Amino acid sequence: MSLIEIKHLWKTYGANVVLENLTLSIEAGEFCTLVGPSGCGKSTFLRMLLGEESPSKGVFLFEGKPFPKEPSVERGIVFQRYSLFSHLTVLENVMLGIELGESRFLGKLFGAAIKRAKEEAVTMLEAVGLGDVLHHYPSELSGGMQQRLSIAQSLVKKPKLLLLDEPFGALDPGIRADMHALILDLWKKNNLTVVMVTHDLHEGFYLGTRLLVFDKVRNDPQAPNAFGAKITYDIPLSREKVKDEE
Ligand SMILES: Nc1ncnc2c1ncn2[C@@H]1O[C@H](COP(=O)(O)OP(=O)(O)OP(=O)(O)O)[C@@H](O)[C@H]1O
Repeated sequence: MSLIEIKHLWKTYGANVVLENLTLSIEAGEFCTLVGPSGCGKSTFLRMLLGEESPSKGVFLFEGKPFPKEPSVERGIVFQRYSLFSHLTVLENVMLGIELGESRFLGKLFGAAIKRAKEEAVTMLEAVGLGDVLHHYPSELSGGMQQRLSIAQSLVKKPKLLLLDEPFGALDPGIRADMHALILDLWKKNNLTVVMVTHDLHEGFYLGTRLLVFDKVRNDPQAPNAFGAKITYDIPLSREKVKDEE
């Protein structure tokens, strides 16, 4: 069984057709990179995988069952802009992720659960290279460090599926290379399935085990919203080969 099974999926907003008749399956452990022109529906697709949006039509299955209609701990997301709490320390930001995941109603953990959450948060922060700044605030961190923190916040909930929406788009090229190494390492060590939107084709080829290209194949100048994007290329990649080239 595929982790994700999509058949004849459509997404429309009123008369605006965003995605048109997508059919694909994604196996556990894949690292899918997704590229396409601005406005073709890449973020909308990720938001559907997260559970923030539902498809207008079509089959949309996660582990063989209809996609949960709300975000859940099985699916984590990292955006280009950091979603951090400025009044909480690095450690507290990650612990809050655990608290909200485990204690949905109270949003608070007690006693032994706090101790365990703290240990898990520290381990995750060490894994992303932030073990030395546990008690710093986000404003004291560089952009790359803030993005490492966002990744830690998502991964500490142990999602099966990690969604990345241009996570490295705002970072300097040198920092991006470090982040590429980090995300590949985390992907392997945590047995993650990753779907990542990027505007950087080189990044898409370098990181992915599979590159998906979204594009509109039909265009009516009189009705620009009448047709949606489809998957125009679905390219299997050989990571080892691309890695050698970098
Ligand atoms: N909540 C919404 N309500 C109405 N229209 C929406 C909504 N969300 C997205 N859209 C429309 O869906 C289309 C696709 O938007 P989306 O952000 O998914 O594109 P994208 O490929 O991620 O673009 P970019 O690369 O610029 O980030 C756009 O026409 C947008 O206006």
